[in-house]
Amino acid sequence: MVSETFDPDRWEPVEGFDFRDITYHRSLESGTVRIAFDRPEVRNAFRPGTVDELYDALDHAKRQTDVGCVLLTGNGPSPKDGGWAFCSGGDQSIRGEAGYEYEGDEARASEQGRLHILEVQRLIRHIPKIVVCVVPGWAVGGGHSLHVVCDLTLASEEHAKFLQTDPDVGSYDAGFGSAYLARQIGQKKAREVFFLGKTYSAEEAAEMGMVNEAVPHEDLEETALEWAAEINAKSPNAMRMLKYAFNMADDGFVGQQVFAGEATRLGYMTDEAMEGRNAFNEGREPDFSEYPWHY
Ligand SMILES: CC(C)(COP(=O)(O)OP(=O)(O)OC[C@H]1O[C@@H](n2cnc3c(N)ncnc32)[C@H](O)[C@@H]1OP(=O)(O)O)[C@@H](O)C(=O)NCCC(=O)NCCSC(=O)CCC(=O)c1ccccc1C(=O)O
Repeated sequence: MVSETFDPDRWEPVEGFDFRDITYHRSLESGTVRIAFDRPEVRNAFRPGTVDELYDALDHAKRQTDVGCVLLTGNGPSPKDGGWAFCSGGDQSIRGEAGYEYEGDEARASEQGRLHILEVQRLIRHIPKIVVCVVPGWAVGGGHSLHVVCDLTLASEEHAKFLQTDPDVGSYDAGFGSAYLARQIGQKKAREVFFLGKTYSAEEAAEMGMVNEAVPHEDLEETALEWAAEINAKSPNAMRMLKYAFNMADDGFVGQQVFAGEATRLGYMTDEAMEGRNAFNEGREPDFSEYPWHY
């Protein structure tokens, strides 16, 4: 069993990967992939290898031109106690002096301690797909930050719980996890999340504006697939440009660069731009006379 909320008749495994800490599936019905933390016995805490796998799956999803939606979730429940989690952040049991460390049996065990979940955050932010965080249980610490950076969040009414423990363990996500959270729920509330460390239910999180909807646990993945079908029915160009437009105001020159890169792509697709390319390759002056100065 992948997860109690997972319907095996609606998904197939994505070939070519041998993941240990995550699962990666593609929908049989729409351009949707499902990437899930698969360490339910530790509330889906991530270790460096988990982060590598997550990055690889997201990067693969990014390059699928027939995929418009990524569902990011956590498998469960825990075989130990039946508890549910999306993700409880960095695995504290392998945290070393300068980051989270690979364990002895891992291929990259000689590497330095890592904090590269932030690279995954940036990939989620920039991937030209809509990323829906599907929260079946705890979203805590770095797991909370991941839900914040996703485009949409859907949560289990019964089991989802939102909690920031970063300052309890001497960690601080000073980027999307805190500052972007404040954009979503306001400064006072975001400071409350970090400074008081309260636990919020799915309904409270929806009222605060950091969760889009709370639905019954048994309907969680069905609803996620419905959202994904809605997303996939829309114009890919429009959705990509809108995601980058939403990002741009907060992302400074990087946001401008990402949006402008896509504008350049659209420009490249015009006959006008082809004329510039063709003229160079043919060793002649370009003739743009038939292209209007649009207003
Ligand atoms: C998640 C809890 C609130 C769940 O509580 P509860 O339901 O009572 O279950 P427990 O009995 O506590 O846990 C069950 C089982 O899981 C183990 N476990 C849970 N979380 C972790 C974890 N994060 N690491 C390791 N193990 C974990 C727990 O020990 C139990 O094991 P048993 O063997 O069965 O006893 C609660 O568990 C909890 O509070 N967990 C810790 C949450 C936490 O503090 N996470 C780390 C926050 S810091 C972080 O995530 C850093 C991320 C990062 O890399 C980063 C780096 C640089 C900048 C920013 C960031 C960033 O924050 O993103």
